[in-house]
Amino acid sequence: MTWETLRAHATRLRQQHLSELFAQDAQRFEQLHRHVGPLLFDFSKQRLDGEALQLLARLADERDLGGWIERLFAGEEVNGTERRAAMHWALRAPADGSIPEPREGLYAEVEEQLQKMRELINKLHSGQWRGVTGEVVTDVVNIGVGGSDLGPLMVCRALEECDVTTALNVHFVSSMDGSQLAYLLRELRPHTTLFVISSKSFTTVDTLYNANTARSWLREALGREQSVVDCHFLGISADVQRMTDWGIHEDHQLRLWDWVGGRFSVWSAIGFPVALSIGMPAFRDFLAGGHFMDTHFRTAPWLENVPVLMALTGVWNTNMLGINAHAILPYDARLKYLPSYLEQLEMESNGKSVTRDGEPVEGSTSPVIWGEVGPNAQHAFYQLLHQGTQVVTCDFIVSAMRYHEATPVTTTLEGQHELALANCLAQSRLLAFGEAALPQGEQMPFYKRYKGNQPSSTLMLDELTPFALGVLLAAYEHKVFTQAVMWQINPFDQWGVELGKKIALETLSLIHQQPDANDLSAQLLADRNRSLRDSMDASTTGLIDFIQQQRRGF
Ligand SMILES: O=P(O)(O)OC[C@H]1O[C@H](O)[C@H](O)[C@@H](O)[C@@H]1O
Repeated sequence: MTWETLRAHATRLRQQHLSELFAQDAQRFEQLHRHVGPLLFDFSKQRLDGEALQLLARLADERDLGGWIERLFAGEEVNGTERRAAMHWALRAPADGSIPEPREGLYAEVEEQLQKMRELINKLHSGQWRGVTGEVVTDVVNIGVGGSDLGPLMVCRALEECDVTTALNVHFVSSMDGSQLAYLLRELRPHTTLFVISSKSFTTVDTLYNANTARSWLREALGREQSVVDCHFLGISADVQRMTDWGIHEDHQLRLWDWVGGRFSVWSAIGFPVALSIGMPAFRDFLAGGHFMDTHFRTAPWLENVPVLMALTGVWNTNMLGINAHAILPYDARLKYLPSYLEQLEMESNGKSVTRDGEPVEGSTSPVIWGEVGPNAQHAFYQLLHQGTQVVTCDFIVSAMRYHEATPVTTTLEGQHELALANCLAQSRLLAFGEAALPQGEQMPFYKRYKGNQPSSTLMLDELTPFALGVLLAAYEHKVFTQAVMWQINPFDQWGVELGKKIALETLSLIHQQPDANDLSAQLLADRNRSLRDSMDASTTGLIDFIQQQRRGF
């Protein structure tokens, strides 16, 4: 019912340009921005009005958002298909009872891992962690993919200015084709390198292949003794047994739990590279920022609640205005990896077409999300945003202050920050108002015309600190959860990525074409591959044939 009323309201509102909405209401910014902690959320450049917001809030009630938030924070099985809770919030909850423990001992388990992290990090910072030949570890390589890479990589880069390590370099390797690793191994010395194998499941082939290559590289240089693996590997996983089976020493294992989703795991031991780079106290500030947003999300009324408003404006854009593309545009190169992080968070969570009950969803769910550092994107795809045929919504992300540290070039750097701020504001303004942003009466030839009316939100932090980043990321997490409630889908599973992995393994046996270690005889292998081939389409077999021809001639 409210859904239909919203659609009818959207049809009326669609006739109005953003410049008209602003002209009608001098208080529009006052009414359509919220400021919580270090985050200002300006959604006045969204194509909605007070009535739309009221209706969206009513829809949130109809979809039982309040009940779902309670279930989330009570540790209930909100992830139905995997029969799991989703308690990433517990990783950042203080043990002071501000959020009651869903079960006794939960916070103590979390704290135990934080303490173990602290000890391992102290050993690395103080130079006590030695390689097998007694040399001090100087390089730490995080091997992981998806949530075990994107979160730590993004936060490490975002908070690089808080880096407390002087004698340690932190690297990231994710791609299964081995190119990142091959490049790094040319630069690194085995004697002084520690690999962190980061995989919630410890079954992800991308990570295990990279880990095996790293182990072979170490063994070739340092010998085959178990002590080589003991000294040069640290494991992070929810599957302790698999870490042990792979050979990771018990003292060098950190754990998380099945109730932490991969894309929500940067707050757990998966955040080890972050804590290593910025130090444990700053990592705790990051957690505190996440908790600050949890409290806000649990307690603020819908129309004062930043993640809920982020979600509702998204639902409005997607379902009522029919906009299916959303750009993430940080005006701060420290947030270079935020777009890829949010691509996983949003699209892997809410890229679903079936409700929790197995029914087709009512309309569209997650839009296509992509992004880039805003100022660089201006020189790449803003042409499409300004003059193309697609309607695209944007999140502009920027911090008001930067460059406090006095350095010889502080003044010029401050000037660069002002330039970035000016561009951020100018672009969202031009996208919203088009030519109406120009001085009255200026006439443009057709190729210089800007139609505007592209909706955007601006998320402005006071400055990019560990705490503020925690606030921002938790806001996006809860936005995703709220949207899932509105769309009646489960945001915490990702079955859509499973089948491809299985088919890839079958395809590998056709490309590899050699008896494996479990020793299938040549005849059995040929028979199996023939029947596999017969089950495949002509394109795939044609491409495999081409690969084989090329390799034979090599
Ligand atoms: O941490 P892992 O178990 O290795 O998983 C790494 C990634 O792989 C999977 O394919 C999932 O789609 C991701 O959600 C996950 O973050």
